[in-house]
Amino acid sequence: MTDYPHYLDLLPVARAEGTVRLPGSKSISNRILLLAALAEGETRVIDLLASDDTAVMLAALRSLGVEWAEHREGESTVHVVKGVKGSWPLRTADLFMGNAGTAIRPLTAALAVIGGDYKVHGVPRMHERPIGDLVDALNAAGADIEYTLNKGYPPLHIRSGEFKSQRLSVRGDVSSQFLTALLMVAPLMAREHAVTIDVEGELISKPYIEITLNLIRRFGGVVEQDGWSSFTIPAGQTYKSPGIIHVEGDASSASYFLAAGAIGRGPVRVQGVGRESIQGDVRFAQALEQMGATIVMGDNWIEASASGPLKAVDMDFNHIPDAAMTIAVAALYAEGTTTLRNIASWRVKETDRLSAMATELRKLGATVEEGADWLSVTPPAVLQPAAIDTYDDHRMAMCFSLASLDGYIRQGAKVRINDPKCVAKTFPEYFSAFASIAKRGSV
Ligand SMILES: O=C(O)C1=C[C@@H](OP(=O)(O)O)[C@@H](O)[C@H](O)C1
Ligand SMILES: C=C(OP(=O)(O)O)C(=O)O
Repeated sequence: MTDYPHYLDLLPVARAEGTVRLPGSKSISNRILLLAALAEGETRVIDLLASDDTAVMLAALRSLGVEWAEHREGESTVHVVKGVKGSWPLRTADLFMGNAGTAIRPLTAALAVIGGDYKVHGVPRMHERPIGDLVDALNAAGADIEYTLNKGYPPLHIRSGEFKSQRLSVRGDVSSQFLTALLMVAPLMAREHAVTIDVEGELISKPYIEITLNLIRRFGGVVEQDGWSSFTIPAGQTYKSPGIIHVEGDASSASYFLAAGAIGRGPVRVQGVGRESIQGDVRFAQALEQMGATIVMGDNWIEASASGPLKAVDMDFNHIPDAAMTIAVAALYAEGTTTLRNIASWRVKETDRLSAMATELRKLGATVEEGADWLSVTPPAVLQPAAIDTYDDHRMAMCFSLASLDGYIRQGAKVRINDPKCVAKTFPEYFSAFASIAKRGSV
């Protein structure tokens, strides 16, 4: 893994061009790990993401007595996970979940339903990220979960409860991960009778629920869906290993390279996601297209280029909250004001991303307006050199690297990325991948 200094200076880049093989999808990796652990049988997981977010999940599963081992086969990694058929071998554990929402939320549900005596905690920011809607839903159904510091937030103390409810209700308007968590463990609650999960409020980040349902099906689970407001899990199911399962490349990680191709002429191709992807973030390519980029897609790759400056857009980004951050930086290269709407969830992620994004874009000279759930970005005539703070948020580090690119109507700035090591959350090798497409010579 890369050792990063305290800051990285990126010099202006004349053109972005090349091909990048993407690391595995974080969302798919952590879901597969939990499903494989809960399943009956052994699962071979190909190309799992190797990063902080998956490391905490793997470590937690080992602490719960789940056996897994890793080896390489050619270019790929293989993790062999021995399923425990819905019951942890070890019923006492102290689990550090870092800042991985995709790990702590589903695992909390699995611990609560299986029962035992568990402490669950993370980095300080994790203790400011809400989990109350999930805990409320589980406790109302018979779980025994206590907050050990602040109500509504980790750390948690989880003991054995008694699940009787056949109907649960969870809020969907703060994070879709709460519904994902309940869906994944629902078969463990639905041993004797069917279980229905009702969603209160408008469900956000819906494509992530599609990833959840898709992977549940791969492990033999059945979920009956009534729109986005109600999900029923029939009685008597157990997850069964599909034998072998492949992790797609990460579509959110793809966004930086696709944006680079759209800003810096391209073509830039990402390998690992394409038309066949189950990740909603592939729809980032459509947003770039609306900004004027040229996108070509194959089953397992996407390529972006541009033959002129980007155009500003005014769009709802609720369906792709992570990749939307990349649009906010691409907006620096557009003609006019770009507005990102319906992104309130940014406030409760790795940092308050609305506020962090506004602060850092202003350093580059942009005029930024910030509302409760929206952001508008008007680029300056000339990008100013800036030292970008990253707030321990991998996406801040990754998307601001794009401000070093020369575009059609605006030159890249000299950009210092402070604390670049935060990319380890989902993409430890990000800056070398970025360097591989950054062409410094004249165009
Ligand atoms: O379920 C998932 O894999 C994710 C859901 C999204 O979170 P929210 O549902 O909180 O928006 C997303 O931001 C996160 O990076 C991954
Ligand atoms: C919000 C994110 O992560 P998490 O899975 O921790 O919610 C993210 O990766 O942008």
